[in-house]
Amino acid sequence: MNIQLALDRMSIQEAINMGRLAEPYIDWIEVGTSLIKEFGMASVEAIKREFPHKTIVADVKTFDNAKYEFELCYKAGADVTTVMGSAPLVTVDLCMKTARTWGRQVMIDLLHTTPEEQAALARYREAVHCVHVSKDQQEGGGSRLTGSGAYEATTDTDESGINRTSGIGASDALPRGIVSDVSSVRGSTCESPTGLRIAVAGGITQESLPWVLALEPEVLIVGSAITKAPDPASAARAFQDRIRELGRR
Ligand SMILES: O=C([C@H](O)CO)[C@H](O)[C@H](O)COP(=O)(O)O
Repeated sequence: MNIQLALDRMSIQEAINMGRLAEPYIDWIEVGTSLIKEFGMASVEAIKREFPHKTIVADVKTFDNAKYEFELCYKAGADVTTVMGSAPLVTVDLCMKTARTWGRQVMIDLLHTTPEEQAALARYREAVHCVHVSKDQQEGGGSRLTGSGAYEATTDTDESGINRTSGIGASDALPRGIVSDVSSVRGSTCESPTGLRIAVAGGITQESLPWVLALEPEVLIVGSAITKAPDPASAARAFQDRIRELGRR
């Protein structure tokens, strides 16, 4: 399992410094959407230059203009680039095609997708499928991680009456929403995964690790729990230690 450090809402230099602190304990480094929006491809180039041996994820969250945006990221040195799963399938197709041409990878962000959309996306077997609770949902009283390590339930219903769980809801032991999303993404139950590559993101903390890891993600994406910690290096090391303790690394 890979730990992906998400770098958001900081300068490029701060991102490099943060990457240095966490470097021994993490595997993938995400150039966050906020960095790409604020500094453009210079942020991806700088992170790749500083961390040539890490897998660099450009979280560009493409929704249209797939070939152009993916090529920008790959040219800048990204190993993995993200597309929104709610984008038209023609866009996701073009992302996959561009990734194959460049010998790179795609991560599909399943934020605000329906189970039907997730099932349709399961055809993209080489991609990493990312179950994601957004920053706004974490902060805005939608689905969010509670102190007890359970996600509080809310299901957004859009104007057409479609339920969009965004991956997270409440349950007694494991969060039902994330389990059902991972299940529908895999086209099966969590107990019999069909081999899709899964990533999990959004407000993950030490407290939520046991049940998040039970979902057997290939990539565990952690941002604020490391970058906002008083001692980011210790926080990153604690994630690595706990994952080892739980036998996932
Ligand atoms: O994708 C992300 C988010 O949309 C950016 O604002 C983050 O990488 C993801 O949420 C992980 O960061 P934390 O939620 O801070 O752990």
